[in-house]
Amino acid sequence: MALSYALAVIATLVAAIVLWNAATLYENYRKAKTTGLPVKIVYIASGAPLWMMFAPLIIPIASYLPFTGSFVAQYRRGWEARVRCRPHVELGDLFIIVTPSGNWLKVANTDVASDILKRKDEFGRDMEAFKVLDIYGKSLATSEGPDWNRHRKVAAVTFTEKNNELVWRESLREGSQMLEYWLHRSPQPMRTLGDDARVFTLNVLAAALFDKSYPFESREESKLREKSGKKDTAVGYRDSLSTILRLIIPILVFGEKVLREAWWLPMSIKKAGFAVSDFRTYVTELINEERALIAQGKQNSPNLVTNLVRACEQDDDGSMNVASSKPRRAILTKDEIISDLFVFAFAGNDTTAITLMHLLAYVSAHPDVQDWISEEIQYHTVGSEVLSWDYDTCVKLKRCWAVVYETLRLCHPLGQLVKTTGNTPRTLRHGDRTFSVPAKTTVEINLAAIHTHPRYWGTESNLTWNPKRFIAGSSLEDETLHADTAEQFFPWAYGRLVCPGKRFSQVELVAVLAACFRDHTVEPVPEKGETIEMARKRTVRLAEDIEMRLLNEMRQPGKVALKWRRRDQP
Ligand code: HEM
Repeated sequence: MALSYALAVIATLVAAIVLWNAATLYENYRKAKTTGLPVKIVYIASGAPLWMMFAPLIIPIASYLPFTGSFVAQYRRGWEARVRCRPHVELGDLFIIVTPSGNWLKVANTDVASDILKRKDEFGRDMEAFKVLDIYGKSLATSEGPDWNRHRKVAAVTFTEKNNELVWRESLREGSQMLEYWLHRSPQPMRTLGDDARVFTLNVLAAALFDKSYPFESREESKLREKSGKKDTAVGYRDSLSTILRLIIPILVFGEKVLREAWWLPMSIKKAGFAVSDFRTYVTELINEERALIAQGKQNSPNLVTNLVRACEQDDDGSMNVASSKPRRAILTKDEIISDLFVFAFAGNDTTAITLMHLLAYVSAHPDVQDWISEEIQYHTVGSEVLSWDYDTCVKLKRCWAVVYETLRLCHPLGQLVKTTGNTPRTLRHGDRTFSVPAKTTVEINLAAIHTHPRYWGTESNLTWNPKRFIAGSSLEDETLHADTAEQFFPWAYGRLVCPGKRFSQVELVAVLAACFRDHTVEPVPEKGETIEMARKRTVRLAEDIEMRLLNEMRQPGKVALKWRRRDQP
């Protein structure tokens, strides 16, 4: 009796959910049709919380079942990034994805994209989606209007060329140590691309934030060190940051206080709460230290924390506001500074780590490109020690920049620039048509599609990784690099919303390429029965197989197996 009652309740609940979804799907379909744009129905929204939680379980199981190919292709999160321009070639520059939880306008037209980006107040950020970043309160990424202007003004003077110089030095050092690990300490072949890329970017980021150096240590090596009880207090800053970035979802769900106090949570989750307060304590100490130095008219070495504090204390004429008679200018509060520093770390770490994974996988499968960049690096560094290369070398390595651009063209960690119409319908013009986009429509500028669309990139090689397309000229002497921003190519966005860490990430990625490829070369390791050519093709497929977690990333970096050697050794 009790069982049949329970079954009836479950059946009623399921029926209610199905009916509710059918009703909202129909309503959203009706709204989408008013635009006159092509419509594509998707029964589960990629960003629906339940789907985000269960897709990683359901999709792998489904992929082993018969007749599920199109379901898996359509519902694996991040499918838009994986199929790149294809749906737009089929349906047009603009189309609407209709789901039970909302409508998504997909844009793969450069004029419409530019119009949307210019009308920042009409096509704003979806603040609900960014709430996850408010761990320390409002920040650059989660504020709007005058508040956003305040944060942005400070960010503009925080990411200085001096700081990029620090990023260059640190990336060369860290890159050399990572290479040393791959050559001598890692198990062979090396299969830890995903973990190693994240350790690399986290160490560089921590160095840029706090001006502290962290020797490259693989995840395995860190675990062994922790087990042996060798505590290193200097890694506290970096590790608290690492824990927060890894456990961002539990932090969002439970909040810092619950995480720290709940007896019922496992320690592996609870530690996120302690990491949040540790990071706050570290950064507060650094802020206080810097403020004390400013008051004494002294200067610490520049890093993102000191730059931010100074930017807040600086008057418009550039002088430091140290006179006690003047009111303190402090255009950001201490909490806002902490929050911005956290957001820099959040926005800067995985984006760069993911790009590095794709980049190394692609380069490993293209020995011709390795020779091409090695020739350039050797030309500009003529036998000198990697760590002695000055910052001016960075801009000379145009081929390495081209490798970074081409990788982002095909594999972008964001994939889309996401905006919303908010509570008001907005008009858009496409060609000679003007139409109204309903209120509460998510508008996605589809970078993955614009960066590969045959109209902008031709039909021959639009989907082929070829960094040489970004270089003009025929010899090292006269080569020029195309711009990092063009109508059909804007991986760091542009205009008022351009990524403040653009130069930071460019310098970091060029440095690691240069440190690894001047004297060394890498090759995918063939599986049983494979030729080297087959292994290269498989590695490219792995590089291009994207899945969305928080960002779009390589789905199976652990399947990339690489072997490094010195160029002068067989
Ligand atoms: C390959 C690496 C990177 C890529 C492809 C990238 C790309 C982007 C893009 C496209 C945006 C605009 C997003 C939008 O408008 O919706 C953005 C914003 C942002 N990026 Fe980056 N980024 C990278 C690295 C970094 C780094 C290293 C940092 C900092 C250390 C950083 C900090 C930020 C911040 C704080 C924002 C938000 C800016 C604002 O709200 O005004 N990014 N990034």
